[in-house]
Amino acid sequence: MNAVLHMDEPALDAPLSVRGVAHAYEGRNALRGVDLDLPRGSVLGLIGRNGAGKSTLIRAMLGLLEPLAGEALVFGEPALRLSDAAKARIAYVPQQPEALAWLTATQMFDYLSRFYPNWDERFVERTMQRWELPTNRVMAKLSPGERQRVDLVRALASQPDLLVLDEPAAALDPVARRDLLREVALRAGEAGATVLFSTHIVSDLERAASEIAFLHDGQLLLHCGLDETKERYARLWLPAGQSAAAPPHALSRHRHDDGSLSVVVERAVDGSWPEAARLPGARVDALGLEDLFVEIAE
Ligand SMILES: Nc1ncnc2c1ncn2[C@@H]1O[C@H](COP(=O)(O)OP(=O)(O)OP(=O)(O)O)[C@@H](O)[C@H]1O
Repeated sequence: MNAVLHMDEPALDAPLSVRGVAHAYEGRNALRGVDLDLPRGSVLGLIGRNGAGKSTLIRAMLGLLEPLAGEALVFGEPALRLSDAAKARIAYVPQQPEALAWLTATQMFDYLSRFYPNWDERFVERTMQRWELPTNRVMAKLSPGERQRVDLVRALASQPDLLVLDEPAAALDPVARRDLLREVALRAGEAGATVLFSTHIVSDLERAASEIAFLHDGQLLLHCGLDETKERYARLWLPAGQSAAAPPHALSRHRHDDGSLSVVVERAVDGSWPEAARLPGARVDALGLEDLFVEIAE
């Protein structure tokens, strides 16, 4: 497997930027040197299987976890020492929100609205009603899905410049999920917010993301525009006698019972496929997003 990205200096004006971020828990690697920039106004879908390292990367990017190696910047500031001004521009929704659980949603909104100059009270009222969320029950007594949606309302109401959602769809039913992703795309489009959301659901990416990043076993294997993936990656089939010619840096390789080999390959800068694609009997097949992820995650 090869890391596709080649980056040098951190992008100082990027809302989020990490270089060489590595982390381990109890000696087990969770992140193995990740480089990633989020350009302003982008909606980045971070996809990966369970345990790929998505939450760890998000927490390191926001300075909520000190990585063993590497550097994370938020709006150009070191993530571990963010100014209050930078913090006020960020909204983060963790996978399982727990903060302020002894308050009702109304009490939490009243409290938080004082800290955010752009707090959108009308959005809160409208969305709490539309999502049929209880406003006067303490949040500890809400279902995980309700609790997560209240937290999403909280995050969106602050009208952040940077919105980070860790598996926002995990506890949502399909209607709420579609609603949320529409809202996220709208925010980025109209307000110019930058969004990062993690998921393991490919259709969520297709609905909302402008860019995708694929994390596998703590490594970023791919980062590109959503529409670009179909053009840029394909499955190369090589018949049994030709499999030795497979490019060494393919994103995945599967040997089949008949001795043939399939690998996921990337176009070169000049648009060409690897040389092996021109061998007799070789075939290049287009890959949908779902197939691409299944191929490289296996
Ligand atoms: N606090 C922790 N202590 C020990 N190991 C941890 C801890 N948090 C995460 N891990 C391990 O680190 C790896 C990456 O976990 P992480 O939660 O970042 O993955 P993820 O991609 O967000 O997974 P999921 O999609 O299941 O939420 C996993 O193997 C996980 O078991």
